[in-house]
Amino acid sequence: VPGEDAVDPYTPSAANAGASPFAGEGMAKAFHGQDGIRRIIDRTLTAAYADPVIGEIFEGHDKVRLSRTLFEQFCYLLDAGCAYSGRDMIAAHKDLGVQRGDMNRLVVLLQQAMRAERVPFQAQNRLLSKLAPMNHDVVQK
Ligand code: HEM
Repeated sequence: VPGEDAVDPYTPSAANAGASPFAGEGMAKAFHGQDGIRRIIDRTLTAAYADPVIGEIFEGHDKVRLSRTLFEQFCYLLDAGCAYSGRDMIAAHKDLGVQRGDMNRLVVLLQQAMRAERVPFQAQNRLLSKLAPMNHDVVQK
């Protein structure tokens, strides 16, 4: 993809998204469709890059690719009409040294972004519950 760095070869698969999508239109509507998801991803990533605790983990990584693939993943999981073309969560986070506290911080930034988009609280929590098991693949043991 133009503007992105090359990554090691991998097999694209919906399973790489780490969870199965919600059924029905409800979640996509609650997130205000692809435009809302785009705003939430932009706000979360901008805050993460500037964050005093987790900001440095993103330094030197491909921000163009991350905003594309993270958008695709959320759009796919929310059944808002996208396919996920990125890597699986183990491959994407291997050797980053992400700790539990880093994960908690990113969740707080995501919650702030969802609140700014006025996503209903129950829909926020449904998405967070879907992401929570990915802890095991993201946090370094
Ligand atoms: C459930 C939580 C998380 C999800 C769903 C998630 C999702 C993703 C996705 C979709 C990618 C891109 C995959 C690809 O390039 O093919 C990625 C990469 C990345 N994530 Fe996460 N992530 C999570 C937690 C975190 C946390 C807590 C951090 C650090 C605080 C983090 C830092 C990164 C970095 C730096 C990359 C880029 C890796 C590279 O360039 O090789 N992620 N993540």
